Amino acid sequence: MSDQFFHIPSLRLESGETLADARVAYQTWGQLNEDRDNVVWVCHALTANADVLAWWPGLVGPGCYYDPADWFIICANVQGSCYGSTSPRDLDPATCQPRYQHFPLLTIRDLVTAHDLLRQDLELTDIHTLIGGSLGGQQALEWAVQRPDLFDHLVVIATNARHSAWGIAFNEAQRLAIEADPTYAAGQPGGGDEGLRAARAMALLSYRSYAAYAETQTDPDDDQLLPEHRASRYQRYQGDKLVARFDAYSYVALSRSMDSHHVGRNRGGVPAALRRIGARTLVLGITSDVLFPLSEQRELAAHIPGAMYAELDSRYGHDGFLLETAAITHFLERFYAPTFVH
Ligand SMILES: CC(=O)SCCNC(=O)CCNC(=O)[C@H](O)C(C)(C)COP(=O)(O)OP(=O)(O)OC[C@H]1O[C@@H](n2cnc3c(N)ncnc32)[C@H](O)[C@@H]1OP(=O)(O)O
Ligand SMILES: N[C@@H](CCO)C(=O)O
Repeated sequence: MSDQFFHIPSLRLESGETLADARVAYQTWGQLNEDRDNVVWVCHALTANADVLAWWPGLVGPGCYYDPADWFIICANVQGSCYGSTSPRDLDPATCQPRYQHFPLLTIRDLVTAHDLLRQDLELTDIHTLIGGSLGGQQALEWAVQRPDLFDHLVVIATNARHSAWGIAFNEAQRLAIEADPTYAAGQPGGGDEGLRAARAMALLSYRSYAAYAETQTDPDDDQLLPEHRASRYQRYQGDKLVARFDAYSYVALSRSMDSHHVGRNRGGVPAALRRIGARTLVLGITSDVLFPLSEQRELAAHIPGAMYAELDSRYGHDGFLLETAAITHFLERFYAPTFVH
């Protein structure tokens, strides 16, 4: 499946700036039914793209819970990403130069604004389910707060109502690594790769857990002094793997978007904002998630009217939302069951 594109001549940002010639890359699967009420809108996380069948196998796709045979599934790439939507590599129409490290701050609200304009263009007025994890969950929550009547169901996994000091600090440490790369600071095409490599290695520490590292990356127990450790190789490999497919300028832009996330801003605080949500909601937390801990999931469930709360017991840490598709399916079956009382 290849991307389709929606163009926005001028995207007004929360900061008051505008982003000219904005572009949203998106993909769809399945058919709209006669009542146009079988829409599942998936919001992706930090480094994914519009191809949800590729990055959420086991949950979305033929034979999965969200099967295109039954649902009209849509996933759109966020502004700032390097996977087709407006990115820091695009030419700024005002200067005819790429913006690179000078890409404007796009808040989670701005990412949602762009996707809501796409939704309006596609004339989707009733979304059966809005679902996302991590940064995707942040967008989903923000959208559900903005448009209380649009979504019948909301599923948010391993996310929060406002990005935490802890999460912002992780992101800042990663940005420091990228900004220290002279090719990033110089605004070179493809700049920041060395910094991005280190940033991904840092981020992995927040996506996994002590137990997961102990289980998969402990060196063999022998008497030799090792010149290199298995866990070190893993960190380097993961850094290289991201550099091969992602862009440091986009990484910085999106981590700043994540830091901006606060559903309560100018809305009387987080509890008041969450109380606006009209969708029937499932909040799923992951027991080993150190980046978006269970306390944040409980806060969501406490304030979203009638929310169902469940904990997914996983050893994968935060990335469990991408990997634990069988358990997520189990909770979705309970959530959608007619016996669930709102
Ligand atoms: C164009 C695109 O691809 S975009 C879409 C893809 N990405 C996304 O959507 C983003 C979301 N996805 C992700 O973040 C990740 O893919 C996840 C979390 C789902 C899974 O992460 P993974 O890296 O596959 O899992 P894990 O941590 O178990 O690492 C496995 C990899 O590390 C390698 N590895 C494991 N231990 C070591 C080690 N000690 N030394 C070197 N390599 C190691 C494995 O061989 C494997 O390599 P492979 O990915 O080339 O097969
Ligand atoms: N593994 C995820 C982490 C952020 O949720 C990603 O790379 O998008």
